[in-house]
Amino acid sequence: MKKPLRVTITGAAGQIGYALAFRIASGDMLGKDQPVILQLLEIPPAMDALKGVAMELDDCAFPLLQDIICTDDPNVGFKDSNVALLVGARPRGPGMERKDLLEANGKIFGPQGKAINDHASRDVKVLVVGNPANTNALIAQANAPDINPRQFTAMTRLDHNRALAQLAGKTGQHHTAIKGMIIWGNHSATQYPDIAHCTVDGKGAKDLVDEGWYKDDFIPTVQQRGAAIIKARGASSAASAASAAIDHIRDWHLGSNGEWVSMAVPSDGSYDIKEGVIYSFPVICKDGDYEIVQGLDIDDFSRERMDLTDKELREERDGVKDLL
Ligand SMILES: NC(=O)C1=CN([C@@H]2O[C@H](COP(=O)(O)OP(=O)(O)OC[C@H]3O[C@@H](n4cnc5c(N)ncnc54)[C@H](O)[C@@H]3O)[C@@H](O)[C@H]2O)C=CC1
Ligand SMILES: O=C([O-])CC(=O)C(=O)O
Repeated sequence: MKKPLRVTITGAAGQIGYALAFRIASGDMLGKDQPVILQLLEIPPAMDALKGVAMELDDCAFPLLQDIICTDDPNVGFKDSNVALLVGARPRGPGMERKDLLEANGKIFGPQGKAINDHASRDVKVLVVGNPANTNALIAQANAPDINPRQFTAMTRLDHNRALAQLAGKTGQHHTAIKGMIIWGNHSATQYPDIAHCTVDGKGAKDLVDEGWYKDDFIPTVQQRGAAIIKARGASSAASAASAAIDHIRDWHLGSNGEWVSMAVPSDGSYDIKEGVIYSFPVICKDGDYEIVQGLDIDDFSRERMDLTDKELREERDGVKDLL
């Protein structure tokens, strides 16, 4: 049997945490042959609810689940962690933008970054889900100087999957027929869902849809999908967010089989996005690592949108200077 991997979930008693823990324990994220230990981190007022989650996990009798650790101490929660899912944070309500959460949530990610630095496995893969995800990831990264900065990522896979669903619906094809989808930039309303390099069943996506639909329907629908879910459900996306987090880590850990997926990762100058922000790029995952897809042609329409979302990320960064 493989050695168990330790997976930390923060905010594990919250709605995304509740949707995540069971799927991870059943092997959906790290593989059906990979034992796991769940390290569930919450804040003191949620510890009773967390106990209930652990009781239900016990009651599932998952063959791969080796142990469950429930704690409100980040130093315990991140101890030897191989995968850290930073979900615990306040969600937005109607009428809010995700960056409105920066003040309330930003303070969570500095101490958690430090606890990761001090206690996690040196190869820990960190995914920040709590909003505003990209800038929270930057805060965690800045507080973990001993961990390779590339190991801090934020989630735009939900946006990527939403974009696949919209294009599949429009073209009448299954979403598995779509290749080369890209989300650029911030997990916010400035994100740029780009179909310029996309194919649907081998045909160029741009030739299959009219430009008006692409610019006036597709792009805003994907950008505003989180708000639309909040309006419909009265609460933000949870099961779909958990599913996207599982996709993100599964591909990073096990590989994306040559497919492009979107991950918000530290910018390295690719596509003229200067270092210093956590920006969503198309990546290919292989051997437990990711590489930004290089050499794509960027037209003026794309350039403008890629720069706009970059500008927003740098403004968010300036707003949290004291936490970096
Ligand atoms: N990146 C993305 O695509 C998405 C991000 N989100 C974000 O994920 C976050 C969580 O959403 P939900 O699960 O719906 O919220 P929720 O309110 O149901 O759960 C959040 C949980 O985090 C816990 N928590 C708060 N501070 C904590 C801390 N310092 N340490 C550990 N746990 C802590 C709370 O006690 C609560 O149980 C929100 O910020 C939301 O906006 C949601 C959907 C998609
Ligand atoms: O919209 C929100 O606040 C939650 C979220 O990030 C999403 O669903 O994309």
